[in-house]
Amino acid sequence: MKEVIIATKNPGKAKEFEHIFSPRGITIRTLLDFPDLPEVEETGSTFEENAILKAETVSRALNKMVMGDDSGLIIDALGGRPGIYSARYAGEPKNDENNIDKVLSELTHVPKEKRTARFYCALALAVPGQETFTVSGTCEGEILEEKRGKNGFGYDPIFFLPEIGRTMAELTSDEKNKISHRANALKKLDAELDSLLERGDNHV
Ligand SMILES: O=c1nc[nH]c2c1ncn2[C@H]1C[C@H](O)[C@@H](COP(=O)(O)OP(=O)(O)OP(=O)(O)O)O1
Ligand SMILES: [Mg+2]
Repeated sequence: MKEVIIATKNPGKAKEFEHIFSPRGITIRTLLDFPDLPEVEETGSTFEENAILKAETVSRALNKMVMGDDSGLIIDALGGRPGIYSARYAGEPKNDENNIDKVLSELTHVPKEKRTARFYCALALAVPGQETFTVSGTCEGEILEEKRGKNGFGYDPIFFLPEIGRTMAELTSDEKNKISHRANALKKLDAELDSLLERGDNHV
């Protein structure tokens, strides 16, 4: 069986990776399957650094190939915030509702044309004995004034896609997984991942 371990505890991300990988016969496991591993501190100053920290820490602990995902929302009118602090924007423990409320209140007086934003996703692939590989992907949109839609996770309900005319939370998972920052990053990792999996490094 081909398997990829993702260094995440976020069930929303896990579902998306599963959705993208399972048609290719790849099973995913996440940190929820390895409850005894130590917590990875996100001490990096970029998405890439944090993705590498997640991937390499877990890869070293398990001696297996591991993928890390560090992602977030970059809002132009907020000088790029919440950025790498997206998950903990309204404080710990992280809470999507509170994070959305904080963003909306900071944007109260910002007009529609200045509410541009993008999702960013850095992925790192750590392979024992090899140099870690990183890629990134983005997805452009605008921040609405209120939530719309129930699908997805995180900031999806306030992230509007002008070309589609719906929020990310109003897309089906099929639709989101074709256009998202995570999907765009993953496309760039495809060749690398395929050759590693073909070589059998991660067959269990
Ligand atoms: O597709 C997305 N749709 C909506 N929101 C999203 C998305 N992708 C990332 N986000 C938000 C959620 C969280 O506020 C932050 C990620 O933070 P990030 O540290 O990478 O993930 P996390 O702490 O939730 O899980 P983990 O570190 O275990 O992978 O950006
Ligand atoms: Mg995190």
